[in-house]
Amino acid sequence: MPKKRTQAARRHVPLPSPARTTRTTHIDEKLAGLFEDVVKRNPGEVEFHQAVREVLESLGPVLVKHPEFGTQKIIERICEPERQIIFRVPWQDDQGQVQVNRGFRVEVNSALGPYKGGLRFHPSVYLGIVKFLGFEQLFKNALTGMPIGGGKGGSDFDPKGKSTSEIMRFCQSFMTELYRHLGEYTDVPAGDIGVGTREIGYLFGQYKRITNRYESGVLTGKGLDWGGAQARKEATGYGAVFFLNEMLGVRDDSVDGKTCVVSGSGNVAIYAIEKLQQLGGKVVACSDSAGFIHDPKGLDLALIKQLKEVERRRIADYITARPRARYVPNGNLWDVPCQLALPCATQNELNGKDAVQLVKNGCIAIAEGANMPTTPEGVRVFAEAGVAFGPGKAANAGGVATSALEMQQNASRDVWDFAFTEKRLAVIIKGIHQRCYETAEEYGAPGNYVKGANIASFIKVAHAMVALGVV
Ligand SMILES: NC(=O)C1=CN([C@@H]2O[C@H](COP(=O)(O)OP(=O)(O)OC[C@H]3O[C@@H](n4cnc5c(N)ncnc54)[C@H](O)[C@@H]3O)[C@@H](O)[C@H]2O)C=CC1
Ligand SMILES: O=C(O)CCC(=O)C(=O)O
Repeated sequence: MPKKRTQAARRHVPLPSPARTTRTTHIDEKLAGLFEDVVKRNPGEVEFHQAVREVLESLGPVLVKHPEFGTQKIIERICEPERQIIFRVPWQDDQGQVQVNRGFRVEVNSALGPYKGGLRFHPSVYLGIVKFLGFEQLFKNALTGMPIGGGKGGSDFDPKGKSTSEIMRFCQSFMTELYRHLGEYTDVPAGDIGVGTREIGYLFGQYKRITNRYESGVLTGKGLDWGGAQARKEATGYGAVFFLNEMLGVRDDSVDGKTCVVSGSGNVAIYAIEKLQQLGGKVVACSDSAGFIHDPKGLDLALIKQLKEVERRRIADYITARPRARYVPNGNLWDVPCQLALPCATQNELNGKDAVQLVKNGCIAIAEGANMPTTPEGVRVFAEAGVAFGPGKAANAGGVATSALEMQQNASRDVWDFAFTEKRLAVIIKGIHQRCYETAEEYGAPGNYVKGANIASFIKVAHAMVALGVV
């Protein structure tokens, strides 16, 4: 008897079309049922549902070609993380008050290598966010071609307004529990929102202290003086722009001379802006969670770096030094006209309405520096308008790929220079673009990088899982 569908499953998974064969109809129904089970088993985790649905929607033709993935229950296994760790993080604030946060690490899949993925410190963090990020990470990591599995972690701790000593005490407490699950061959975290080199330093220091091991490869995103890799800080933003330029290259176009808008003003955004400027783009707007700045003559990146990386201030302060610019509190950045747009802040920050506005304003390409920043409606609008669209799991894979290069240097006790590492990054991104592009063609969706990325990465993980047996 067919199972009763939940509302979410009925709303999101397309019903089989009458033109399809009996076999493909059967597969569509199977995928809809699998999605329904994910929703039931993970109630309320809407970001996780969204990420799963997007991948499942691409997989029909893969199951037709590879029935063994069905019999081996690859999708069911991938949708159930190998391990989900939730723990208490108690710490003392500067007033001596005891505070309690919640820590997470979701180890999604280790078929391709040790779990690999960042830690996010943000008050919005809960299990559903960590699971969506870990799920995306698995496929992203597979696309890089490097031997890394997928995982993600974090805490609902809010670093905003905390002193450096409070940040240190929090990181030490977080690692005091997490360390037992980590190791260079087991699970290797890195940074994400709210976690940069400073936090990785405190986490690494505590890991070293507890284990009495200088195990450089247990964390990436380290400082250059203590095992970090050149170009890791720049890699996610630079990589997103390399991917964008590859997509434009297919259309005999490039970044040069284009007006660009980048959301966020954190690690990914800053280095996306830097590479866009190096390639001749004019970046006129960026943002933080409080509002956006618009500087039609082009953003002053040195000023943004000083405000954000050194002084840790709000983007609003930009206009004090640059009165020619305007600051719009709580404004919609995507209303600013541009040809290239890079969402580099957070999930679901660009919706269907924003996408319509961007298309109307002449936007021709999007590269997602953030993870899942565009809603499904937004993705659909861009696809229908023929906008080149680079999904996060492909376009922002440069960060984790360079983390794998950092692990490689740590393992061989080697240190590479910036130019060499950046060249490696550019080659890796070119490969990812080609893999997505060719896979989309092969599976009948030319130019659709969403399908190309989902299918190519899923097949890689699935082959490894079949080879490793039912584990
Ligand atoms: N750091 C990395 O290497 C990688 C990061 N990512 C993704 O890139 C995005 C940005 O991460 P990072 O730059 O590392 O973090 P970050 O902490 O350095 O910067 C985050 C930026 O996003 C803004 N932001 C956060 N929440 C917001 C909200 N609700 N509305 C508007 N703006 C908001 C912040 O103000 C800040 O400018 C995230 O989606 C992350 O998962 C993806 C791949 C690698
Ligand atoms: O560098 C890493 O290990 C992970 C980076 C990350 O969290 C991401 O790609 O979203």
